[in-house]
Amino acid sequence: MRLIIRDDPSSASSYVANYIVQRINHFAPSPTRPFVLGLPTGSSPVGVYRILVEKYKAGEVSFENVVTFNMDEYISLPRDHPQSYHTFMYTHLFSHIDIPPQNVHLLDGNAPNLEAECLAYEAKIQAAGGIDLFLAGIGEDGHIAFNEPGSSLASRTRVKTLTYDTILANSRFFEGGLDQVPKMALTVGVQTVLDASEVVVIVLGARKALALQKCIEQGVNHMWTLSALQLHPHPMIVCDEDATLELQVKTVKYFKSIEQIARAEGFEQILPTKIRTGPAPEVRVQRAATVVVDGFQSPTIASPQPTTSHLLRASPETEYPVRSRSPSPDFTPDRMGSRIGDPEHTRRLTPDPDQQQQKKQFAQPEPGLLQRHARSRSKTPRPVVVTTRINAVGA
Ligand SMILES: N[C@@H]1[C@@H](O)[C@H](O)[C@@H](COP(=O)(O)O)O[C@@H]1O
Repeated sequence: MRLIIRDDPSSASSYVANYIVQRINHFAPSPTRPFVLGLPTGSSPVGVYRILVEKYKAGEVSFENVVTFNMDEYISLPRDHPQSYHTFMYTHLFSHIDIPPQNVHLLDGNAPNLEAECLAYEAKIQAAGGIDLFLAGIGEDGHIAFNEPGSSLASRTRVKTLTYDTILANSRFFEGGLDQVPKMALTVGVQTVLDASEVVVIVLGARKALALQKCIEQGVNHMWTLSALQLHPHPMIVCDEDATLELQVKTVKYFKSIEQIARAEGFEQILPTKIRTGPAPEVRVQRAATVVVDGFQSPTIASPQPTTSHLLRASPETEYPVRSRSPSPDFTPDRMGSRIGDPEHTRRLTPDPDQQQQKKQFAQPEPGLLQRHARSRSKTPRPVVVTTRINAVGA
């Protein structure tokens, strides 16, 4: 995890906007290979969007080959309501840049079948090749998108009931107060966010400090869904000083120092290799060769053999060395019995070698027994058992 700490909201926003521009430009998107960007709403990303618009206008970046997926949307709020996330995104970003309308994806909180809407959204993300960079904000209770405390960390796009805390926090945007805030929303899941190649979270202000502390200094916990970022290979949180208020001094110093060292070493803004943000490398699945031993086909990754059930079905007699029958004294590998004081044990465990020799001379193997053992061995190869039985014959 990278934690980038900046003095104030505007320098944190500037860092994130520059980062996104660099990612898009480095990716060099084309119509057939667009850059797929996940986007949030809320007050936190407003500064980032403002700078992205400025950079677009200055010719530093184009969104022509960028495809976007927004994180969430209220249910039942008219699409053109001033507080719908549709309105928010067009007001702050989409109306000011060159993104083609068909490249913009937002959940429809008024869809006739909300569940189908969510499933279709996941399918669209898949069809776009997955999200290259998911930008996110967080709620005061540590939610990412609308994944409220207690959300499954394996969740995907779905309907979510909002907590009282979130309704209260978001009521500042609704003139009528609490009653006007929708109580339910559609949201991408925690796993949908984790599936992105890269996740960048902007965290601003003291009211997010506890959530940041839970995410950075404590374990992965579904009550602070942002903490699931610890499971992502490339997460980066960009915050202002106020958001660090609940962090330990040593945590802040640690993250600041590694950023300083990285800068001194010349890789402050190291751009990712193609493996990180380029098209996924072709993964060749090499099938393990099928090995057939004595009629038993070994499992392969492509066609796993139900080994467990095979063993469960098998009778212990045929599948396992039978431990309940102790080996005869003849198989004691060394003369351990001589170390046991009890003469009874000594006699049983370590027969007199001379007696052994005599037995060997007189004992005749039963005709055909060795051949029968060889046959049974070909069905169930259990070298230990087989060896044991053959030796028993010779004893
Ligand atoms: N669903 C959104 C979240 O995606 C966003 O992160 C959060 C933070 O909003 P703000 O940045 O205004 O604190 O608001 C809402 O709850």
